[in-house]
Amino acid sequence: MIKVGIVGGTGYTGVELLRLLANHPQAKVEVITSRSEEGVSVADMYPNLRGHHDLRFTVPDVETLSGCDVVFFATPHGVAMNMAAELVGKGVRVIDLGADFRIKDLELWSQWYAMEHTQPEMAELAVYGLPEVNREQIKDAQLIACPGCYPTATQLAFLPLLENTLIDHRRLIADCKSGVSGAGRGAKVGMLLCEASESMMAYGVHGHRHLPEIKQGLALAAERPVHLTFVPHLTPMIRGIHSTCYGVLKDPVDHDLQAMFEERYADEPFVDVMPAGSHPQTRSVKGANMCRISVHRPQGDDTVVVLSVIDNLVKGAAGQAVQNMNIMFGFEETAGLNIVGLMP
Ligand SMILES: NC(=O)C1=CN([C@@H]2O[C@H](COP(=O)(O)OP(=O)(O)OC[C@H]3O[C@@H](n4cnc5c(N)ncnc54)[C@H](OP(=O)(O)O)[C@@H]3O)[C@@H](O)[C@H]2O)C=CC1
Ligand SMILES: CC(=O)N[C@@H](CCC(=O)OP(=O)(O)O)C(=O)O
Repeated sequence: MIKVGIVGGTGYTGVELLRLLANHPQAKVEVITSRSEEGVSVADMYPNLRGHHDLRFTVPDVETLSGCDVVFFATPHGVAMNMAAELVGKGVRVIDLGADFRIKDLELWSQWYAMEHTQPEMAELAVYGLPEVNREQIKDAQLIACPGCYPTATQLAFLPLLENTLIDHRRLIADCKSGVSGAGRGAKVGMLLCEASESMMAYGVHGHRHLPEIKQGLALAAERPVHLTFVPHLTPMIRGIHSTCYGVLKDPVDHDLQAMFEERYADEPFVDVMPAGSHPQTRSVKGANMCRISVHRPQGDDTVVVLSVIDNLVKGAAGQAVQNMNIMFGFEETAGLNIVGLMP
């Protein structure tokens, strides 16, 4: 049984880690931190965890956390950056759910995150934790940068098309919708029920911090820089990302896109390529570590449309983080993650 620490245990991804790890056969949460809830019992704050975790929040402290085998950071960007080096130096493996180590070009990172990156060596060491691309490097990684939620859904949609150089890398569009929990537990007034329900809006049209992350991943798949228009939207649901991705075929002959997607993800436990003509629903992945994808070529035209859905808190955050932990420690990749989505 490995010992797990979680920094940022009161937030949405922190509590989701607790939910998933409650059923993990080889991992036990030993340390959970919160600066604002020090001393409070986890089960008192989150009654869904009663009977599953006998833990109290403590303040984050490297000394205490260094008794763990692995530490998850479920914290805003800038937090993991300041503690990861010390922990890794003490032999603790670190999985950051935030964005501190996702982008390799640190000048670009600083532009988008409006702060200086203080740990270039750690950024260099970090492995981008998208198992469908980096499984081999994840096995030996000391530090994992878990992908963002929009980047997970969008990269998984575009990868087969770009890896096979089927679409024009200069004309990619990702039209994405997120549930409100994507903004975290400390969300501002725009996320209140009265503000966010019965309405939908785009945001970040001129630039969202996930744009450089998605472009970095797609450029590696295409083996050249890509041009992407990425427009996120806020939708009145609690969980879920729906990413509608458009690519233009270079050569509009008859391609068996369905077979290509099925083959690309045949061995992936957490990507489900749906039958031709399907329209995946976000609720089919609610609570599950799953990305459901369908590929379309409307009217036989030269535009390919890929629909990709995930739960932002699971395959988009905590589930993917546990999947990474499983790969790092040589556990079954599906351990603790065999969860069927909630319907309705
Ligand atoms: N919500 C989502 O769908 C997704 C989120 N992520 C990323 O995961 C991370 C966590 O997100 P989420 O759970 O939504 O965030 P929340 O705002 O819900 O929670 C943040 C947590 O971090 C703790 N925290 C805040 N500041 C610090 C600090 N300086 N030092 C230590 N702990 C701190 C908070 O507790 P306290 O203040 O009491 O210490 C709280 O427990 C973020 O980087 C987010 O961008 C990634 C993918 C999806
Ligand atoms: C709805 C909403 O506000 N979503 C968040 C992104 C989700 C997220 O948590 O960002 P990371 O994956 O980078 O951590 C946003 O647009 O900023």
